[in-house]
Amino acid sequence: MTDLELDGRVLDHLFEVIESRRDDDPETSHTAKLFNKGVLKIAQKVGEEATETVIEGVAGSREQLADESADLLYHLLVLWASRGLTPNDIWRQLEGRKGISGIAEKAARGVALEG
Ligand SMILES: N=c1c2ncn([C@@H]3O[C@H](COP(=O)(O)OP(=O)(O)OP(=O)(O)O)[C@@H](O)[C@H]3O)c2ncn1[C@@H]1O[C@H](COP(=O)(O)O)[C@@H](O)[C@H]1O
Repeated sequence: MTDLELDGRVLDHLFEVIESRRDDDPETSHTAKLFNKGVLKIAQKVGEEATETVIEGVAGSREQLADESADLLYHLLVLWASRGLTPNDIWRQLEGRKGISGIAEKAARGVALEG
């Protein structure tokens, strides 16, 4: 696969695969098994994978961090699907934040909370 093919479309394509598994056999599809278990189990898996990503982030190799990050992204996409979100909903959120410094946004939030 070229670098060009390895861009953000990988996530969009993975999401399509995840959606296509919604009614598949949980015996043969891990995604279908997760959908079957419901949002609580899916959210729990996201939490577990996030924790493992954090651990590899501080103590693992870059390869281990990449591996856990992939697990985290997969389970996060399953969570979005289970709650009726699509990647575009999240891409839109990110687009809306373009050009807004995180520092300035946090400061504005502080003023709003105090006021
Ligand atoms: N990216 C992934 C992916 N990443 C991780 N996993 C699976 O997630 C599981 C995590 O294992 P764990 O032991 O942590 O979790 P668990 O089996 O739910 O066990 P418990 O937490 O319940 O104890 C493993 O079975 C991994 O194979 C994934 N399963 C599927 N995909 C993608 O989804 C596509 C569709 O997969 P299926 O739905 O299985 O056909 C695949 O082609 C892949 O592209």
